[in-house]
Amino acid sequence: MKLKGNILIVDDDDLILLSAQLLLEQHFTTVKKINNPNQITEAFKEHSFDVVLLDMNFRQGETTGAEGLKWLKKIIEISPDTHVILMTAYGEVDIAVEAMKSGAIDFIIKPWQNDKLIITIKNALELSNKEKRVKQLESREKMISSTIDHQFGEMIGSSQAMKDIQKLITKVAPTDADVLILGENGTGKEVAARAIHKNSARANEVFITVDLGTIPESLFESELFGHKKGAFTDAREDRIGRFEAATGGTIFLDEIGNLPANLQTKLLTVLQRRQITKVGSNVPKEIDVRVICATNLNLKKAVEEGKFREDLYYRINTVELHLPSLKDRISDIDELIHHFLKKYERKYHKSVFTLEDAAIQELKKHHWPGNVRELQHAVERAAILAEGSKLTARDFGFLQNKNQEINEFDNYDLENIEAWAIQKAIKKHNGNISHASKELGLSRGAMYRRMEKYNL
Ligand SMILES: Nc1ncnc2c1ncn2[C@@H]1O[C@H](COP(=O)(O)OP(=O)(O)OP(=O)(O)O)[C@@H](O)[C@H]1O
Repeated sequence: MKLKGNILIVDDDDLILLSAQLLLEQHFTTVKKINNPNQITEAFKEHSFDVVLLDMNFRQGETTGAEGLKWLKKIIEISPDTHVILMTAYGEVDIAVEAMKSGAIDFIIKPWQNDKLIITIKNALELSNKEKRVKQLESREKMISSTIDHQFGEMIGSSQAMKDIQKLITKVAPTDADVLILGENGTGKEVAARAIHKNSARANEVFITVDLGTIPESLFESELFGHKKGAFTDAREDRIGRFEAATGGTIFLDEIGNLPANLQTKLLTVLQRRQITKVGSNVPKEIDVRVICATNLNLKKAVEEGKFREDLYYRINTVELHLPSLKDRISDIDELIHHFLKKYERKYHKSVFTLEDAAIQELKKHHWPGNVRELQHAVERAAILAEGSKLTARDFGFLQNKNQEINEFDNYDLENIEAWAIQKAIKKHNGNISHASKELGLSRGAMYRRMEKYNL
């Protein structure tokens, strides 16, 4: 089967051109030829070429290769992704070496051996395909990162507490220092971590999030540090871990407070040495990653109680950032509501919303155990369900029934019972969603989806 690739042959000898074309057409899908290098620009206007086979001398008796070098540079200028293979006569190897320094990928000596010529072009094509794939993956990665970033968006809030946070972020972002972000669920710890990354020298590299609370203990090492093929039953191929995937960028370790003791030790070793070792390997690998950790637990207290390693705590908290609960910065509520309303007007193609003053007052009185996330969901729900464009307290239905517990069941509908259990668990754990979801046997994502579903 022919290999997919566009090849251009440039030589002033028509006989050489013809024999090369006849040979290459048996192996590659598109083969064009020109007998005058002055037609190169024109040829590239009509086609894009993956590989060019270029003669070094175009005038009778000429052996310096100067013309070939000139056209090599021209091709690289017109199409930097094209790979150029030079054809040179025996004894002109010095010229070929010079050409490779100028960007040619390989050279072939005339008269060529057919097999050698085919293999040289195949190698160039393979390299070209790999480079294209890498570029495609890089741009896909950029698109995915910017889509995720867009979901998190900018940090809203001009209360004094948020101004202080913004100031600290601006100061710490460019330093590469490890940062520990503390705050209740939904206070914007990931938003803050992304803001630090965006304002750092690593901004154009990846930002990888790892929710440590959701990785099963048995998979922890393989997820974070990768594994070699055959390291355990399911390891069918080599795999890189999240730390390696984050190379050059930032890794965000969420829920660090929930890490079991033996895994705390493993993580500490990695952070101290800045090296990872894949499961099934004994060769350590350097990692260049900025580490930002977050937790909703009181980590200092966890250290005092012997639940969290003191040395790990001091390793991750070069700078500590405390995000305030929403109830402690109620003055930001207006701004946040309007920010989210704008977002959901666009998302759900609604007309511009206004909000009744009384509704704002009610929203300001609410306790917001789920912080900004809860507010965001409340606004989204109201935006979806609202009949008109002026929102009232009634559009935020939970304000009316938030304190009514489901104590007795009108019916034994399983959804009814599930909503009741979730409410009870959240209350028992003082609003700590991680703990409540653990008790219920749900992942945090599943827990949030259900809270939204049941309007909790
Ligand atoms: N200051 C803010 N400005 C705008 N949006 C915010 C802000 N804080 C939080 N949000 C929004 O609230 C939601 C929750 O934020 P985020 O995931 O960063 O919180 P978190 O503290 O990391 O939560 P958890 O502890 O549950 O992981 C996100 O959708 C985010 O966009």
